[in-house]
Amino acid sequence: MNILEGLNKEQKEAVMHNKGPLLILAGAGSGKTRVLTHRIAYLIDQCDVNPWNILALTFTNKAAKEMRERVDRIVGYGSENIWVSTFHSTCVRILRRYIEAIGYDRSFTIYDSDDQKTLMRDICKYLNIDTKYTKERTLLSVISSAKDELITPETFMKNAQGDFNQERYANVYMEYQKRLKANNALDFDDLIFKTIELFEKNPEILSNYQNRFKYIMVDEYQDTNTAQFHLISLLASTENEYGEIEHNLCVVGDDDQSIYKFRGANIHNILNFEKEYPKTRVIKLEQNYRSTKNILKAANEVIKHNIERKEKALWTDNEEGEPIAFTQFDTEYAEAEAIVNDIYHATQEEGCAFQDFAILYRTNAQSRIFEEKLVRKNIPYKIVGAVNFYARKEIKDLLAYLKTIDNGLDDIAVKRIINVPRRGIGLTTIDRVSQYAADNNMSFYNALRHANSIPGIGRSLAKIESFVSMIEILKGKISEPDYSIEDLINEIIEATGYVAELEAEETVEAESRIENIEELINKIIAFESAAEEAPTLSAFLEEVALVADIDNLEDSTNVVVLMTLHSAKGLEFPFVYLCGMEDGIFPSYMTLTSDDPTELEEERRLCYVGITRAKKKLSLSAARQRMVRGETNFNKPSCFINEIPRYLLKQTTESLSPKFPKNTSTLGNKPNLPTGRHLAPTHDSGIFGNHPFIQKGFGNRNLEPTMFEKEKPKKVTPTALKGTPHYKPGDTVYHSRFGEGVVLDLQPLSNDYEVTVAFQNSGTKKMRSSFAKLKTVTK
Ligand SMILES: Nc1ncnc2c1ncn2[C@@H]1O[C@H](COP(=O)(O)OP(=O)(O)OP(=O)(O)O)[C@@H](O)[C@H]1O
Ligand SMILES: [Mg+2]
Repeated sequence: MNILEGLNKEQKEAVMHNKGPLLILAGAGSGKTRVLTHRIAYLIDQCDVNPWNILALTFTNKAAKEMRERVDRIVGYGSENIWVSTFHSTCVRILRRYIEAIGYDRSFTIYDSDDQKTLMRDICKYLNIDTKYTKERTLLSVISSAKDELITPETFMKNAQGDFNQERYANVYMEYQKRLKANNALDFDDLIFKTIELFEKNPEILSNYQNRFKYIMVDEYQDTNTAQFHLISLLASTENEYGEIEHNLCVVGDDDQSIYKFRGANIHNILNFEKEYPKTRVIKLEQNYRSTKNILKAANEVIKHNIERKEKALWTDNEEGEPIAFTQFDTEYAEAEAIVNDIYHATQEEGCAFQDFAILYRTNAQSRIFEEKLVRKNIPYKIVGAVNFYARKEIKDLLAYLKTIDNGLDDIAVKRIINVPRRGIGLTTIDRVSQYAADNNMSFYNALRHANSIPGIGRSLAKIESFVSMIEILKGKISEPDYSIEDLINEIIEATGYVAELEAEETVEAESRIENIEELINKIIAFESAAEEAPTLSAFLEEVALVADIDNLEDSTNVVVLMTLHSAKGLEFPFVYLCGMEDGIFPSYMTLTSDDPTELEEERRLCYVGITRAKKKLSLSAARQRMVRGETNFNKPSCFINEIPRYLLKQTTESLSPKFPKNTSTLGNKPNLPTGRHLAPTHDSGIFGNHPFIQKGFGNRNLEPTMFEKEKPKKVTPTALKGTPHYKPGDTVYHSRFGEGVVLDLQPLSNDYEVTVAFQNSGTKKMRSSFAKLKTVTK
């Protein structure tokens, strides 16, 4: 195979560049990854480079695996000697060999986040830090950021002088490192940090690797952090046969796709590469091979709105392609239903493969509805970068509570939550209870109820009794006629402090777990309002089990892929659905209300990543009404939609109102409009904002209403109403998240009130009054 065949002029130049630093800075789909793999082949085949001397670094295991496959395909014999791996696994390999040089044993353990938390809990106890006020996770994230910036505990301490809080963090950091060392353990950040330490303290080991990795290549370079950059620059200083230092370092990236600032990625690594290596050869790739003209134009138009970027001129020779579909659905259920139907139709009737489709969203919690619809249609799917919704820890925990309250017969469920959140019931106690249950032929929960007869339970008895009494109280409540499953889940959350604990962590991961829990509450509300008869907890658990226990062919490759936009980086699919294109979802609510304009720029880069994953067809969608945190939100289409010129967009509409003709688009699909003419920037005046159509489906297929969407007249039983709200239409109220607003309407529900509030800065929202916790504002 001719390695240079099928490459354009610039790509060839990059592939043939075989000495000195090389920066390939190029937009999405321009062949950066392809150049990297071809360059590896070229070095081996044409420049007699030993495969052993090549290191190719990527970010995710999936990317490493894909690159490995591509390299194997073109290199063939000897390719197994090339190191293709992620930063972290590269470091593990190096440390397993040499870590003794910095005083650890080679059999070191790698701590995962649970181990870290356990360790931190002990440290807090030891240092008298009250974890009610300073959470373990907060401390861990301070340490993690310090490590990303290569700040040692000693330097941290020096910098902290005089600042009480910082000094406290420094002490914790010191103690944390001391204990990791004592346990012969490294955390994830240490893998890079300690490799650097190893190299800096042992020049001979470094030089060994410098001579080994004569050629280093880094994909997705825009997302490296300071520590990773330092590691690369240490390695990439090979001495050649004339005693000169060579930096055979080739990095490829796209500043427009930098999306990990929140994890310490340093965009300056790409922007300053030329300063660091003055002899850098810079090659720009401008031809996109991935997408149709329409998709690429949309991507270019959106990213143009960012100020902080290097201007690029990305073009494509590919066909014009279909217009980009934008559909605003009635609800998030209608959105998911239409997308899944679309995929079903295309795979059943048009001969497409499941793997041709990707569904992308902003947050992991959004996968839930898609999973349910896909399971129902028997479409195999896989979630990349996360586990299936019902397999997520927080969801399993809360479902285990529900199961325990429902009947307590599921021992696994009870054992799962007996000490979650921690209530000091240890493994020995659990073993004793299990033994007692076995001896007496009763369930584990029943044994807990008889804990006072179990020998050797000692101090745990009080803890067990308080757990049992909490469960019993909730059991009593759920059997009351007007107590809903929604009430129950909220009470579980309240009584256990489950969400409060996550909230206090203040980490991205905890935030995502909270979103998943909120999504579970949404599911419960949807279930209850769709139920024909009085919805029971058992029926709810039964319905969930149908989706939760599904074996969705994880191993197969021919599956529909679901993932967050972050996980989609570097990948491509013929058909991409970018859903939840709503202000408040994407861009996120936090971004919209942030004072920092760079946050919106980061979200826009994420949008650019999403759009540019599509090869043939991109379908954007939004729901005009979506349940978020148990509240019905009326979201406007995302501001990013407005940044796509309207002539590129098409929407098929099916009017529900007889006043309007069918199949007419309010967006207009007007090819004559001059390029670059945008929709009005403000949503209120924008055409998308308030048009009277409700679109259904990407085509004109009819949708069967599912159990979720069936409208059910709400029973109103005034006696069961929770405390009547202290506000009425016209009052000004305050909401902790949305700020000030005016009450527009107040309607009784079966056991609550629905309040509609027009918020000054967050639009109009319908909420359950018990959930909204509004305060009246006296003017
Ligand atoms: N010269 C070329 N001729 C034909 N196809 C090409 C060429 N260069 C790249 N491609 C194809 O274009 C697609 C995008 O390439 P690649 O994934 O390498 O782009 P990228 O720049 O790494 O994209 P991203 O920024 O999303 O990571 C791939 O399917 C690749 O095979
Ligand atoms: Mg790539």
